[in-house]
Amino acid sequence: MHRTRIKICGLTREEDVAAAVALGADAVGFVFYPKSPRYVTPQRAAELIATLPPFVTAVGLFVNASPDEVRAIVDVAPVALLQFHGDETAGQCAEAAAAAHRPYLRVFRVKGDSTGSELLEYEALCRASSPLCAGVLLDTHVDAYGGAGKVFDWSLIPRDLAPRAVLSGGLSVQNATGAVAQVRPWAVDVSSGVEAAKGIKDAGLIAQFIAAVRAGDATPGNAET
Ligand SMILES: O=C(O)c1ccccc1NCC(=O)[C@H](O)[C@H](O)COP(=O)(O)O
Repeated sequence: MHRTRIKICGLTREEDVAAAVALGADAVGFVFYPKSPRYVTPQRAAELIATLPPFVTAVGLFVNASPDEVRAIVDVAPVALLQFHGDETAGQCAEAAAAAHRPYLRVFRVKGDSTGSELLEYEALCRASSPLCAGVLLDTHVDAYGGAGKVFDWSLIPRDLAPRAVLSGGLSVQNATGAVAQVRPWAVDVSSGVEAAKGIKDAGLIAQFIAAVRAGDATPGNAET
């Protein structure tokens, strides 16, 4: 049975990192976009990353950062995976990832008129652009670039993309079971849905969210992948 991987994003405190790890998160995200209320400096992220045990992936989030900026941040905060959340082209993502010597996720911010074929083309271009491309994260298009707690129409996600994709955007304790059962993504990503306030995570909500994802994994139709 496929176990949906889980990323908890926008962490700023040791206690929240510890709770996410203890509750079984597979990855934790640190936002290097200064306009975000969840922004952490590279030095602060390094402190938080130092608390991680093996096999929990630290993800660094960037919005329209240059290759030199990404490299400089990763030199201080040793994230294992990059996530490009801005208006970066496929080539710019590839260049920044090469500068930092890290794999990356390219984010497709889904609009109301987005189509399944666009998602497939976007992923194909990312993978064609670099061997460092680890795939796409599907989020809802918002002016703030991310972290808005808004869902998009999951029905547009092509069935042959879902098993490689990270589903994000407005996931919560209330909708995670249904999202996993409907989409069967490789992984899910959440920020707002497990917060007491922006950047302040709620361990109880993290526990409930992970349980809801596991309930989705247990629903009929989750074949061995
Ligand atoms: O979290 C932010 O504040 C943020 C700001 C700017 C760009 C990306 C940001 N977060 C990226 C993430 O991966 C979030 O987890 C994702 O957008 C989902 O957020 P939410 O809908 O709040 O669960």
